[in-house]
Amino acid sequence: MALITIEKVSIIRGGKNVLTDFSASIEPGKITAIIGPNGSGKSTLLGALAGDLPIASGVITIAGRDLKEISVAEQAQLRSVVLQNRNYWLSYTARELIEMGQGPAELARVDAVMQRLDMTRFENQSVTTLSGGEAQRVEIARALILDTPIYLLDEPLSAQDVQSKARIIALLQELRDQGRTVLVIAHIDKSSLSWCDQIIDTLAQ
Ligand SMILES: Nc1ncnc2c1ncn2[C@@H]1O[C@H](COP(=O)(O)OP(=O)(O)OP(=O)(O)O)[C@@H](O)[C@H]1O
Repeated sequence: MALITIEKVSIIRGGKNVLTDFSASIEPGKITAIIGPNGSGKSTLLGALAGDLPIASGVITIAGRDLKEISVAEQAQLRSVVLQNRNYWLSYTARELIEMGQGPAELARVDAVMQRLDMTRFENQSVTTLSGGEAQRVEIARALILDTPIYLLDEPLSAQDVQSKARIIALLQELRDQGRTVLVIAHIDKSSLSWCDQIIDTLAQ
């Protein structure tokens, strides 16, 4: 049975129909990629799945429950989200930002996740001075220290070099192998998504 269902969902942004009657099912315990060209509504859909953007019509369900009925606190227990936006303006270090607001269980995972993402070199550097790829890894680490059944990531490989891509893919596959559901947005071609189990094309309907 699908863990996440998107049923005839339409989303309007800035007065424009961004998604119209879009439907898809996301299987549990798999890595699913949502693909499509620029502007086809991938990030918008992720925002809706994360409960951050309202839908104009249709229904999104998670584990059989209408997303609209799931409280913000419950959603935080259900999913971790990596967005593309990384406009840091406060001069925290990478480690400080990753650890911010976290409890003992999450803090206990920080060292391992930072090591796996090859972040120790810049852990004490201000996030305002990080490169695009380093800052993206900070956001990925912030999500991966959380223990949730679902991970939603908006183009997590977009700023990464070949080695970092492989590291992130390995971590996402481990989450999948532990039974977590991973959803990534990509606008690369299907041939480079062999590490994903399911591909949903926003243009295919
Ligand atoms: N805040 C906003 N207000 C109005 N329109 C928006 C807003 N954000 C996005 N849009 C529009 O919604 C459409 C879908 O944008 P979205 O970012 O979801 O596409 P995408 O498929 O993720 O694109 P990309 O591959 O370029 O990241 C675009 O036409 C965009 O101009």
